[in-house]
Amino acid sequence: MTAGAILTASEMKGFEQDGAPGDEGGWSLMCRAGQAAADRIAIRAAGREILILCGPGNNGGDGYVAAARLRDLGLRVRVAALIEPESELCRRARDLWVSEVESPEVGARAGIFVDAVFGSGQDRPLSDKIVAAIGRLANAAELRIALDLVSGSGCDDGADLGAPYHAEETLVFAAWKPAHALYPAAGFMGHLDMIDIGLGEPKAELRFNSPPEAIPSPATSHKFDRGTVLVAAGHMPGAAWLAARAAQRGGAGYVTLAGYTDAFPPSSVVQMAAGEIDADRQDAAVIGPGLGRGEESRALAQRIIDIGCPLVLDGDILSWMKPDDVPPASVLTPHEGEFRRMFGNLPGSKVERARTAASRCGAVVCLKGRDTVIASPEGAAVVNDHAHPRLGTAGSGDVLAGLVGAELARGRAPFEAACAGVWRHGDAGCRGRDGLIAEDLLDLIR
Ligand SMILES: NC(=O)C1=CN([C@@H]2O[C@H](COP(=O)(O)OP(=O)(O)OC[C@H]3O[C@@H](n4cnc5c(N)ncnc54)[C@H](O)[C@@H]3O)[C@@H](O)[C@H]2O)[C@@H](O)CC1
Ligand SMILES: Nc1ncnc2c1ncn2[C@@H]1O[C@H](COP(=O)(O)OP(=O)(O)O)[C@@H](O)[C@H]1O
Repeated sequence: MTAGAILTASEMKGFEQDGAPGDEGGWSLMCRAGQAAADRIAIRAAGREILILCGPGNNGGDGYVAAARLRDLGLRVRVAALIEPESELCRRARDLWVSEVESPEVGARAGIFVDAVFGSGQDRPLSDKIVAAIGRLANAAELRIALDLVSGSGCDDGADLGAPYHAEETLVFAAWKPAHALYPAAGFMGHLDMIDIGLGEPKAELRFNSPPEAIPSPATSHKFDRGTVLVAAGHMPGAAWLAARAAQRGGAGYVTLAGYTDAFPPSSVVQMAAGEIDADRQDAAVIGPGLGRGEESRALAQRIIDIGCPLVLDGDILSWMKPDDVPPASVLTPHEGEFRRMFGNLPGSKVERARTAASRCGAVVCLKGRDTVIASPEGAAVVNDHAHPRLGTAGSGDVLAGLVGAELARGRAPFEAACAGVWRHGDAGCRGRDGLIAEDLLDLIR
């Protein structure tokens, strides 16, 4: 679980300049970063030789500083350079090392491989020659540690720029970068370890999702105070049923399934025909899971939209609703396919695409996946990494829709409701076991 602000490469540069003005272009920051990294690497060395592969920029500079420190600590360390230093700081750090710098093509393997080739400055795919050189040394080591980012990761969009290996650990300097959160790159990094280099807490419009604060229940509260959720029931009853149950487990005091309810057993979920809906009593509604796309389904959806309460829009409704028609207090929960159908092939990273979509429809967009991104129309965005691949199972998204519905009904604003629902859904998945099915999630929600 990670927490805190996520900075793009250019935001990171501004953060460094603001946090350490007049610092000889960042030299003392580089010394702190390289030395702190060396101290972490030393703990893991266990007598093994360390090979640090350096690049031409400041990431390479961190590598030379770390190498000098490790040598001073008495560890066995070698340095290889993939490209000669190009940045001023990297040259200065190279001078600190003074000893031999090997060629990566001929350098022998070592037990620990440290990747100081490219960090947040990577802006283009790695050449085949670079991939081969990094891959040969990295994949021959017992332990792979990356400084800031695994080389071959698109810093701002998490793209795969040819990453030649997967690290066991990545030592991250001062702030998370989008590549630590967005896949595929986030999958290359191994365990993420933040290194504080004295810049303080960064501010950013993009953050990792965090556990929601509990909503208090006053001692005298009754079922209607605890939030009422209406779930549209179409012709695929299982999906609407899961959403309704998840809304109950999410804490809503009164949940109604309305529409085609013939298939449901008698239970604590109230069931009624579309014509019986009590419009005054609904704090939030979920429209989409198992709804269908026919005329009757659309009429049911419209009837619920006309109530005017906050909405979760999921599944089928996303295949016909136009972005301009989305009611403002809504949370949309598309997977990638539904997202593309509604918003087309938008350019940019997953965060940028979710932000563009949120701004276009004027509502919160929760673009699902291993790295679910929640974006508000105002530009705030959160990436959720508190999840597990076992959540990729039929009906899991219906459970999420019901949970977000409960959060809306209990009074959270749409962006906060989406963040809380995604967190609780991911948390349930993390506590599940292999073979988990969507029904299991209901008992794991807390
Ligand atoms: N004050 C500072 O200077 C600090 C810098 N830090 C380090 O500095 C890094 C960022 O440094 P830079 O902005 O110099 O960027 P990098 O060192 O990540 O890389 C930039 C260099 O690599 C080249 N390059 C990028 N992609 C390439 C590719 N595919 N093939 C060949 N060459 C490529 C660029 O032309 C440039 O010379 C951070 O990731 C972090 O490791 C940290 O030490 C924190 C403090
Ligand atoms: N690999 C994964 N890791 C974590 N969460 C995942 C993964 N794959 C899917 N999920 C989550 O599972 C849910 C699946 O939703 P969706 O595709 O709408 O399923 P369904 O329509 O079957 O209910 C989403 O919340 C998504 O973020």
